[in-house]
Amino acid sequence: MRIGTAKVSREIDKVCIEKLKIPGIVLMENAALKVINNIKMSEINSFVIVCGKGNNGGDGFAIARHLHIKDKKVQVFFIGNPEALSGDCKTNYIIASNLGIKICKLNNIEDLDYFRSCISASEMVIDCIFGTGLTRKVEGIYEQVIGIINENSRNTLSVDVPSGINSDDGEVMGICINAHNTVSFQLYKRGFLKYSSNKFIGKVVVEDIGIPKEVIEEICPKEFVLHEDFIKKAIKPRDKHSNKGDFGRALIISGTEGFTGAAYISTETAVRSGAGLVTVLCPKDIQNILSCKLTEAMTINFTQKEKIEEVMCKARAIAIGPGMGNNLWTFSILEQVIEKSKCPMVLDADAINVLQDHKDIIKKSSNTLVLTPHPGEMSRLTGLDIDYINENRIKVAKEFALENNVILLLKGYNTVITDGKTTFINSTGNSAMANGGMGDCLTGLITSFIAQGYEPLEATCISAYIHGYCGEKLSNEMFCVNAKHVMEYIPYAIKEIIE
Ligand SMILES: NC(=O)C1=CN([C@@H]2O[C@H](COP(=O)(O)OP(=O)(O)OC[C@H]3O[C@@H](n4cnc5c(N)ncnc54)[C@H](O)[C@@H]3O)[C@@H](O)[C@H]2O)[C@@H](O)CC1
Ligand SMILES: [K+]
Repeated sequence: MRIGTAKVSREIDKVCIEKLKIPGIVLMENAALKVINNIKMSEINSFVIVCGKGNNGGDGFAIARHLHIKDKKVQVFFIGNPEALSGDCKTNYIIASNLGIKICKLNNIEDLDYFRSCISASEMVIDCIFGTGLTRKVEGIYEQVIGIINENSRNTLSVDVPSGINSDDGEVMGICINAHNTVSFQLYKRGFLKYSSNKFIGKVVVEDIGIPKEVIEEICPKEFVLHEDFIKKAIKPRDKHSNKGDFGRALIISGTEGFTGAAYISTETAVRSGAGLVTVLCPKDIQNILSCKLTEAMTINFTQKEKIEEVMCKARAIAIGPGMGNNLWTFSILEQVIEKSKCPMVLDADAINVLQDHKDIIKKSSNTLVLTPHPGEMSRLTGLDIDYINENRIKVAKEFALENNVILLLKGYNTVITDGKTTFINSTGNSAMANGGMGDCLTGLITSFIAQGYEPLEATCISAYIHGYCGEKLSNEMFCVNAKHVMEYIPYAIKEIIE
């Protein structure tokens, strides 16, 4: 799903209408029909539709017409003066009136009692008050109408945007509709990504309204919400004639005394997610512990210089950082590995922390590097305030990726994955997963998918999605989900997703 702002929506409409000469009313009709497709007609028979004076209201009058044609009970309420209507909204208002659909005006307090009783008696309220054209705080009659809908509606469907939410930044402009479902057009509105929007948008469906692909490509920034369909298409089925060599070798450089868990989790995750051969490189004093814990993966230690060279040379992906310590030793290992290896690398945890004053080594590197900071690590890495990062996640991630020529995965609510040019937002995962080891697990996953031959950006997206998917699924049955549970579930989850 493409992500977009109100400005982008307006530009798309403008190009379609003015350049391609697709009449606006055609797009409005498509939009209305897509809303109709999203209503369970066999279950719902009585509707209240609340229309504003812009094109969002126009969608509402067209929806009313289609419901009327389907013999549904439809009561439309209109906020504003019909004389002042213009354009496509006016056309659909006139058609609905000519069809004899009841349209009541909502202009003052006296109108509200009847409105309230209709809402209570209806099975669904369709909210077409404001869409992407909301420009100021919701006040007066609008505020009262939205309050009444929220208090009395059993089932509210918002058209394009829940009225009252700023579609660009998710800010509630005073008050907003608490939608059960939102049918949004063409673009997943950027404001929906804000954490607090979750409470208002309900289940969101994004519908195509007939905008030509060329227009989307020309106008929309390359920002997408990761969707199961994308992951399904991206993961390739395994050829029955393949062998372990086809699924690549992964090297995990991780762990110190007291942090064997990080090395174990990242390595074992790489094994369980399908890499052909996995080796962990760790300090000698923890090698035996890891050898006992790991069954399929191999272990080597930092004293085995020749072996290290050989494994590095054969690796198709290397992970570095989990549980290594934020110190000069880690930095010197990172520097050597970046210099000597040619394959893509995943830098996590302490491999990110040690970069604080040495970003030049990533900038200079000819390897594809994937960095996976959480907001705290991102703050240390960039020197930016953590609140600023949280408020500007996409912007900060894109700028960093572009400037340093890396793929960046910024953890947190709605994980951002970007190479600076194309950006993906992952919406899977939840707070049941907020505990130690989860990051190590993600690192193992990304490394494994790169080793299996996926492009690093694609591998990072697939991994983030699967990681969150496992957490979400497991949290249906578990109060909290640990990395061990995710690790165990991964091979089953991948199968579930692709089938
Ligand atoms: N051709 C198009 O442009 C299409 C537009 N579509 C619909 O049109 C919507 C955008 O339409 P518009 O740009 O007309 O905008 P809206 O329908 O969102 O509403 C804008 C109107 O509300 C007023 N307004 C804004 N904030 C207000 C506030 N706080 N209190 C009171 N009045 C306020 C504005 O002055 C304007 O008259 C989309 O969200 C979508 O639903 C769809 O029909 C598809 C095609
Ligand atoms: K709306």
